[in-house]
Amino acid sequence: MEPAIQDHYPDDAAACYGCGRLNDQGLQLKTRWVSDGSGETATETESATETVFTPRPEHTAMPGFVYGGLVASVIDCSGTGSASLAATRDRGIDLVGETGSDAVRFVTGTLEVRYQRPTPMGPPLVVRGRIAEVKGRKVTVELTMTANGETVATGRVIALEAPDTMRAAG
Ligand SMILES: CCCCCCCCCCCCCCCC(=O)SCCNC(=O)CCNC(=O)[C@H](O)C(C)(C)COP(=O)(O)OP(=O)(O)OC[C@H]1O[C@@H](n2cnc3c(N)ncnc32)[C@H](O)[C@@H]1OP(=O)(O)O
Repeated sequence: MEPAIQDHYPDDAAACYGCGRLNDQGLQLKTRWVSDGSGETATETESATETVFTPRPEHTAMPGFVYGGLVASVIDCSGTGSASLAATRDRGIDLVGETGSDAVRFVTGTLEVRYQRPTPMGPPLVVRGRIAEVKGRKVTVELTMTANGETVATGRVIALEAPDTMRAAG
């Protein structure tokens, strides 16, 4: 399995509620490449990222359905994680081992979410990310969330490389 980018964020950039590995109360989302573009079928030749999260009872909107803010959070950090994967790869940085501090860290500039149908509580939510554009310090990611194989939400994240000013605020 490919390494999760969040396991390679520097310690001082790993406290995020959504994806920080050092946030015990957070979601601890993990995002990784699921195809390196070297496959032979149509789906294998396009690099994609994947983030999987199973909501807990406290993430309920109404009985049986997931809270939309949680859906947005999962798409958000799937987007920044995907941007980080793309920039890290583009700069020729190999993620070595299970953990490290070699990832380029991104924050959310813009988050768009379209809720396509109610998200059922129970099954894992699977988010696939596609890198739409890399432009300097800005990466645009398009994302699709499925549950039980059905699309429940789509989104777009414009991620910007984390400014050093956020380090001071942390
Ligand atoms: C190893 C290092 C550690 C460092 C240590 C840091 C700690 C890192 C903790 C991380 C934690 C993460 C957490 C995860 C996800 C959150 O939750 S992040 C929290 C929510 N997001 C924020 O608070 C971000 C607040 N906004 C900002 O800080 C700044 O506006 C930004 C986003 C960094 C951009 O500022 P900037 O770098 O000065 O951007 P700027 O040079 O003006 O523009 C560059 C390009 O981006 C575009 N752009 C600028 N802002 C936006 C925007 N909001 N939307 C879309 N496009 C934009 C511009 O149009 C421009 O595009 P082009 O003309 O090149 O095509």
